[in-house]
Amino acid sequence: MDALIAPSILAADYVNLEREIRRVASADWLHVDVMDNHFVPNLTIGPPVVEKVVQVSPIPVDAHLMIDDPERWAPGYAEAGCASVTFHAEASRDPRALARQLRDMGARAGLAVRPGTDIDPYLELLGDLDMVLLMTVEPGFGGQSFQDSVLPKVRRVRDAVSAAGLDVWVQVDGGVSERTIERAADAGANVFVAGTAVYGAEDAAERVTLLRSLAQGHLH
Ligand SMILES: O=C(CO)[C@H](O)[C@H](O)COP(=O)(O)O
Ligand SMILES: [Fe+2]
Repeated sequence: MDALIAPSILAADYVNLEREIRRVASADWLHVDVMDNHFVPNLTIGPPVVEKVVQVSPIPVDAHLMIDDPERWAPGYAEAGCASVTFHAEASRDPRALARQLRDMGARAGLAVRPGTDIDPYLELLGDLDMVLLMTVEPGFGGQSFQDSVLPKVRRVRDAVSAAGLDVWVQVDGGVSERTIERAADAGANVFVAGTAVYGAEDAAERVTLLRSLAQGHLH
């Protein structure tokens, strides 16, 4: 298994998005945060802009939907060409059906939970998922501190994935940096979202390489 680095464009300069996307071309996935000002108290971009992002991105797009009513909106992101679409368990009426629908459309299906949400009720869905996203900050804003209290939950998901013999990725998002990534990998994460840590670096490509090698040494 390889450590996968997904820079979040939440920390990029949105006025120069194409240039900012090219800065992270050596990463594995481009993480795009979609916020609706309802599920979280912040607003970013929606389907028309995400579709353009997909067109210019040299790497696959990983959409993180922090929105209400994902049943209504998430399929549009698969249609827009996102290779991975992650929606929040707290907002979904029927996560299994939505995950299946996204997969049928050719996207990878991800299920996300806030730091305070128990993951146990969702472990039975693992067979219908490609990724579980464990938020390591309260969703809504970049630049927050990594919450170590989420690490036992990361371990729990990794153990459940291994026990079931599945290939479900475990993603962490929020406050991931060269100071925290090894702890996340130790706990069982293999996909690492990093906004501030990558876009705040003078040489974003060098930071991606550093994060990847730090995580790789601690992968399960
Ligand atoms: O989903 C998110 C916030 O809700 C972002 O992906 C996340 O916060 C990345 O930013 P940073 O690495 O700066 O914490
Ligand atoms: Fe995110």
